[in-house]
Amino acid sequence: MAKPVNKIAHPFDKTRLEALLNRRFFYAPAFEIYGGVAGLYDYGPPGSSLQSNIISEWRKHFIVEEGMLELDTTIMTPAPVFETSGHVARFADWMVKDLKTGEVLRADHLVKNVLEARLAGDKEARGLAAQPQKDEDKKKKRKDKAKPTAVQLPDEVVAEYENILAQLDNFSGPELGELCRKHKITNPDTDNEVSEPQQFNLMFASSIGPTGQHPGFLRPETAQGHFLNFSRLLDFNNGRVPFASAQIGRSFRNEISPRAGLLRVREFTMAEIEHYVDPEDKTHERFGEVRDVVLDLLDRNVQVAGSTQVTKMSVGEAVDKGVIANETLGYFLARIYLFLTKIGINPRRLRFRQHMSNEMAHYATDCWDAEIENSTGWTECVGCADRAAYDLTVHSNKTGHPLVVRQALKEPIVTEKEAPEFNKKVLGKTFGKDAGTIQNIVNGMDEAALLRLKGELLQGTATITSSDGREFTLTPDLLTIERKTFKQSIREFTPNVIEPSFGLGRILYSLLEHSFWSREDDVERGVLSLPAVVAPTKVLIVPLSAKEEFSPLIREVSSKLRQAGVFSRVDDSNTSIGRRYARNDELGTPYGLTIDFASIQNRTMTLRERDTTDQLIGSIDEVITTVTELINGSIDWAEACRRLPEYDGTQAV
Ligand SMILES: Nc1ncnc2c1ncn2[C@@H]1O[C@H](COP(=O)(O)OP(=O)(O)OP(=O)(O)O)[C@@H](O)[C@H]1O
Repeated sequence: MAKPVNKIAHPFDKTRLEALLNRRFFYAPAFEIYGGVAGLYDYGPPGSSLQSNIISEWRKHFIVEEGMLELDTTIMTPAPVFETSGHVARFADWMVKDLKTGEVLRADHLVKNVLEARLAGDKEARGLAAQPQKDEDKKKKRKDKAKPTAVQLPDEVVAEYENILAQLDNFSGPELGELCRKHKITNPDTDNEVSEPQQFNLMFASSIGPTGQHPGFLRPETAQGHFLNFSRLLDFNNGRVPFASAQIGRSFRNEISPRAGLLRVREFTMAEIEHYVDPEDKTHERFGEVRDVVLDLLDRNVQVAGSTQVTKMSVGEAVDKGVIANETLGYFLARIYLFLTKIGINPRRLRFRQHMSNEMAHYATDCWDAEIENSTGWTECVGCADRAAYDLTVHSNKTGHPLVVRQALKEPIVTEKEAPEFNKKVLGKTFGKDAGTIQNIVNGMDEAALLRLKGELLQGTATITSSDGREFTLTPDLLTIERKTFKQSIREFTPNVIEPSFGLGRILYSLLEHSFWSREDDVERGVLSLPAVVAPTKVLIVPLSAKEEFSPLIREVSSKLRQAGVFSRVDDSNTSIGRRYARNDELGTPYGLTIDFASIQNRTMTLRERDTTDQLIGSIDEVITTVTELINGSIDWAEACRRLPEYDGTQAV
């Protein structure tokens, strides 16, 4: 049997994790030898494989499982698209400047850091601080962090700070400025006062073509590429909703002060889904499958009351009680939870936080963020919003291209209403180019206004006024209004969009934190307990040495693993087997196969499990079958232990 895994042998140590990620080249600052640029990172071999494996699982979990329509749209986008979508006017954060040094800080982050540091200082003064900081951590001063000083605050100030922090995302720029003044918040690096908050647009501007006359932007999200292709997608889906489009690609945001590693960068990979539904029917046909999934929910009322206490609730109950606006949104929150926990995110460090009213885009009807806890606190990693009909409506209005669904009605709808009939010839002769304006005014009238106009015309003349204040006098030879019967057999509507939007870097980094630990007997060596499904390498083949006589067997085992679709690597470096395994524990490789002299004679090998370091022994083919099933997830380690005897170090390998 597997030994119990003691993953909390040592408390989480961020410095050690960062050293490991750097040493093993998971990722590193881009352009490092030129001094680097804040917020830009390159992924090395294990980081790239980990990201590809997360993407591949995402594709299976969402695109394949739900039959979504995949897209790959351009990054460079002409300016009018983002003018229409509202990004040019509103895709901005509030920044403040240090009044003496000119250093720029994001206003909400400044308030958060300073108030959190004061609360930490208060805890320390009251003797409630969780862990005294290690000296080496203290030395490594993070620029973006205000340092706590042990000063006790009055109880009402603690309550006020907690209340501000619970609803920080709800404050406007001027309100953040007011908070800085009221609470004497200064730049923690210099203690200088800061300016009033100003808006800073996060899009990278560019221009398309040699003349510089066609401004463009690098997209800050992939979503607009979906919306602009809506009518083609609808056509591809035979004109029916609901359906979803999905896209994985790069996005760019000129973040004000990116200082949190992969959590806030200027170029990152997003995976976005746009799910199109009938606004009158937001049920989801597979909702029953996720009804019982229990989530930690932090709804908006709790936050506005100044608390961060989550409630455990099944998605079914949350939708029934109206906590989550509709079934489709609830369905996606549950699917997001299942995806994140499948790839190794700790469910106890995952919560769903509802946006407060000011935080939510004005057009959205409900919005929840999947937040993952890591060493910097709770971090939004997936946003999931019901964006109503906003995007399709604005693009359609701007371009005149209908972005609507036309649905044949089972029963035609018969209505009677007043209908204007124009004598266009006479109208044109009388009013020239204003004839069109007149028709638009009359066609835009509601039933009551038409009835009034009809009454006036019956009296001989009627006067209408255009939006710019001009008056037009109409007579019955120009226009008649009659009651008519209409039969409508097609319903036309703009679908609503539910959008789950994933930032892969934030998920990847949080996963690395959740997976990292050190063994009790070897604190220097870390282990990344990544699930096999995302681990960069699945199996490490470890021959006793690099001697030629092991080569045929290594080739055979590698080839059989390849045929089984299992990605393996050989480590025949000139160091002890123990060291080689320790190195691969740092890379998160879940299984190891040892090949020894006895393997050549007896055709057996051992199978080592990373977390327990337990080893089993079996014939080469048995071990390959077992490890393949372990990687596929069709058996677990306990089942492998039932199948194969434990290797106690004495059997011939
Ligand atoms: N600068 C960034 N670096 C890394 N990932 C990001 C960044 N900005 C956004 N993301 C990711 O994209 C997802 C969707 O983007 P969204 O626009 O909802 O984020 P946001 O609300 O602007 O994030 P934040 O408030 O943290 O800036 C986020 O949940 C996050 O995972």
